[in-house]
Amino acid sequence: MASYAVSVKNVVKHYGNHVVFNGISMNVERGTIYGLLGASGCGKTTLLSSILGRKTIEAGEIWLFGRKLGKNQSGIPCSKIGYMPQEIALIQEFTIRDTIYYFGRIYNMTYKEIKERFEALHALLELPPKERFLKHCSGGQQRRVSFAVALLHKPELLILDEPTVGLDPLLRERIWNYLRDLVQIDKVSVIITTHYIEECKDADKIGLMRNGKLLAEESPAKLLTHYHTDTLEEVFLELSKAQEEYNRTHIDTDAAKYESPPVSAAPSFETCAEDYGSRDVIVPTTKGKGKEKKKDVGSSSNFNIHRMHALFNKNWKQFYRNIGGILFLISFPILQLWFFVNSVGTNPINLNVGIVNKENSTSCRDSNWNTTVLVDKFDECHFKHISCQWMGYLDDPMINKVPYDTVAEAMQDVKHGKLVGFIHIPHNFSGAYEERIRLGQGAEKSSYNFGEIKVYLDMSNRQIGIMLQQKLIERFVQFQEDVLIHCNISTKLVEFPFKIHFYNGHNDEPMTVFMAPGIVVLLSFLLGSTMTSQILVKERLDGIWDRSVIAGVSSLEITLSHLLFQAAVMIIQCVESILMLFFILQISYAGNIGTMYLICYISGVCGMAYGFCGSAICRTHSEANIFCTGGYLPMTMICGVIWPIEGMPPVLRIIAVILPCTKSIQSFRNVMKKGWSLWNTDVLDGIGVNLLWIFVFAIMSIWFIKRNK
Ligand SMILES: Nc1ncnc2c1ncn2[C@@H]1O[C@H](COP(=O)(O)OP(=O)(O)OP(=O)(O)O)[C@@H](O)[C@H]1O
Repeated sequence: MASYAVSVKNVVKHYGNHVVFNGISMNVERGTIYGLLGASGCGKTTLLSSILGRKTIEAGEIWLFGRKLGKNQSGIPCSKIGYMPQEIALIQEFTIRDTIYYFGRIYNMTYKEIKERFEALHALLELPPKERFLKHCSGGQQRRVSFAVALLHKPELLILDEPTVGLDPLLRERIWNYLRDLVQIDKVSVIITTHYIEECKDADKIGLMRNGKLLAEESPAKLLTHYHTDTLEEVFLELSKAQEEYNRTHIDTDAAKYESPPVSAAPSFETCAEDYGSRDVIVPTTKGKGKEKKKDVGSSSNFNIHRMHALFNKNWKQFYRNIGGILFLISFPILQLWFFVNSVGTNPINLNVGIVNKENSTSCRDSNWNTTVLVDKFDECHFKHISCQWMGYLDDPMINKVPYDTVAEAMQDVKHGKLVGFIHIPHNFSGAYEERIRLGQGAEKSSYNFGEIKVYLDMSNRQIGIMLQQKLIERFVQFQEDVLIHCNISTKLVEFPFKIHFYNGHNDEPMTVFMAPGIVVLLSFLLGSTMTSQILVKERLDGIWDRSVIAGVSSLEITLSHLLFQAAVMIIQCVESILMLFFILQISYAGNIGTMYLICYISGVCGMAYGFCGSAICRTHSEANIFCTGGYLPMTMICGVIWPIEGMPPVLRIIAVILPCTKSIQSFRNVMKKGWSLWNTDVLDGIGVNLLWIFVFAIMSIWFIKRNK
């Protein structure tokens, strides 16, 4: 085992029900080039990822430099391994120089070492100018940068997943020459996968892989001699035919296609025969078995200041070079709150209200109190065209009066949506109304009917209907009081004998004040969750996460660097929200601004934890989007933002209270409206629920990360 750089023994790997390999073995001698060949989808990348510890295996053993990989495959050799993945897996916002220095710092190289190495690799790989951004490089140029990253720290083992795809043939040849020099002079071991089979004829050994099996593992020269052919392509063809033949004649089950021909059916040279033999043995799962006595190969400490510095530097550069992203993050809370305050809670204007005034169909232009309310010498009040006076009370921004001759016409236009309602004043309103006021209970029954203004409201838009109703009542109460004043009658006569006193606010406060705490808390939660999930999913999809981990960064460091960075951005966003709400939009508040800020911030952090959990569960951006909006939208419904939770069915109320934002919204409202302090238990429980959820999301994230590996 010690003579091998890499030794894979009877490894079994499944993706769900899909078996990728069922007992594969492979040996890479130190100081040699090993070409791993096979058609697309045969499992090359999965095998390399397993060797790198990025995929868990169901059974078997993987040894690197004579040491067994940790039982959970997490001990990743970093300083000894240079890895070039198939995808570019580099940060597009970086320049070529940034890229090299980022990985150099992760490899713990000094700036001088990085500089010297960079110069050499720049010349060897004909890299574009150092200050060119990766996103401005062609695909081939990016691959060369990726190759340079793998070579940067002079690793002992190079794992290259299709490094020569899309490269100029001359450059390809130069790379192969360089690899041979590395092997001969520096005794580096190389595993290289490629689709160009003939490219591997200069490798020391090749492994021909098909359907998750190694059909042969031998030097190209021996294979060519054995099969009496000039090309490796033909060797592969022969071996593939043999495998097909074996599968057809011997085994007829689904799992069978992963079985190999027995030794006799296989090529006769020794290494291959030995391998086939070993592959027939199904090794029990390694999961949970035995303790590793030796330290896992290359396992590095979970926390290192150089790496954290490199990661923060990376996050900062990615942040400030993404101008669109910065504008969004800075402007989103401001715009959102501005939209909210200016669109919610303000009264509608210019609502078309029909007026059918049967009492005075002519103009009311010259009417005033003196012409409409007449007090005789007995101090008795008489009304003449009093409806003209009432019309004046309808001069309000909410109401646009539209005159109509008949009730039928007005009704027709309500039905057609041209009016939100109409007011019908009977023809002898003044007389009947006068009698009602003067005689009270002694008035004729007909006076009650005719002395009544009838209002018809379209309630298809309930909110508008209710607001118009309130407005009309409010205006009529005012009108009636003024009528009594002009009649020298005490207004107490029409006052409601029921007085309400308001605390912690007014009855005429706009809806905005009720909704503001919910909007601020939910906004923080949403921003936290979407930022975190999107950034982490992007990092994983771009392969940057895996590549950084293989280079030696721990997952904890990556996660921490992102969460701390976003927590810092969240500080700014919460400051913006609070400033915007209370100082620019002038929403009144009674409590401590710092306490409200704290509630808002912790909700944001809870959102980040939710987003982190989403990034652990979701594989794509769209899944992460669904996860975030799927959590956010129901919360806007049932967290008491739009409607008090006291109005919900008991079961829903219990669910609402358990959710992350409900209690924090209530806490924020209690501080804002009642002026309660942080130490009030009804304020603290909002923060407590959030902290609990942060813990729950963290546990869930760890579980999903382990499960998805
Ligand atoms: N995360 C995954 N979940 C489920 N199946 C997967 C996953 N990754 C790979 N596979 C499947 O495993 C098989 C081997 O994939 P792998 O990427 O290792 O092939 P490959 O030989 O490297 O192909 P290529 O040369 O095209 O890169 C394929 O059938 C692929 O669809």
